[in-house]
Amino acid sequence: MPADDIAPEPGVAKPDALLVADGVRRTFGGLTAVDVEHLEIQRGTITALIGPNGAGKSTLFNVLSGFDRADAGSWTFDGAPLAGKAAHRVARHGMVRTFQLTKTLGKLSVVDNLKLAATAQRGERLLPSLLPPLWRRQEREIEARADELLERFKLAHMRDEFAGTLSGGQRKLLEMARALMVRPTMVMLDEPMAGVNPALTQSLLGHITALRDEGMTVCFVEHDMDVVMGISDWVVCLAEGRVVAEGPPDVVGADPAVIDAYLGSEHGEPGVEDDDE
Ligand SMILES: Nc1ncnc2c1ncn2[C@@H]1O[C@H](COP(=O)(O)OP(=O)(O)OP(=O)(O)O)[C@@H](O)[C@H]1O
Repeated sequence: MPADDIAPEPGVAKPDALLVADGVRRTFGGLTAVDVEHLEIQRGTITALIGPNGAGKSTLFNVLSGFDRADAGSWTFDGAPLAGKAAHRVARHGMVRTFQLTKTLGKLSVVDNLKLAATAQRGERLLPSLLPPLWRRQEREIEARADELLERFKLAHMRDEFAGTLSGGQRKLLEMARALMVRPTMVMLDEPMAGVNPALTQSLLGHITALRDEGMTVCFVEHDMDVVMGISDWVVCLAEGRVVAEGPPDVVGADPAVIDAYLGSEHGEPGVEDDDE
């Protein structure tokens, strides 16, 4: 269903919502980081989550993907209630988020990063020791999937290098590939373009739209408004933890509530990045 047929209103219902969240709240001491009354993510679309610094975007991602706990709220993914479930169980349901590559992962080879992502996201620990033959078959499958993704993201030549030696853009590709190891229904990308040069930005954008075109649902946090406007089917704007606007990119870009949110924050207008970003 085209985005034009859905009313651009905070909390609006979607015709085929993959993720439905209700009353999701996360506080840190006296600070309410997230307070989302109702949010639906339409299946098979690219949805951007925008908002000024500190609006609660990462916290909402963390909570929904099981990396942080909510103080209140419920949400379903493909009909399954996921509130309170750990990240690997959320991943098993098909919802996976990316993380920036840590120092530790930088000391593993590129291919081992992918293999580790497959097992970590599945939450497997016991199986290998109990069932070696089954495990070996699984490991072959995991390796085949890793090599397939390395080809897709043009990282095959870096397969056995330390991940720490990758360029900024290649790291972003590896982060995306890690999320795809478990063939998710929805990927949540946290600032997929941060620190990437313009040439690789185009290639990353191509990869993201390709995922959507293959039927995957993509949700991403992004500060660069050109990127948001360029590839999103739908944009959700958070401010002080709440959804203040949602709709097609051109509608949200012109929404006074969105402009207010950015002007009201100490960090200026949409797309104007802080020095530290
Ligand atoms: N672990 C934490 N402990 C205390 N406060 C936190 C914690 N995580 C986030 N916050 C606070 O919650 C609010 C929302 O933060 P969050 O990182 O989710 O915002 P954001 O929209 O992702 O911001 P940015 O665009 O700068 O990444 C901020 O005020 C932040 O300081």
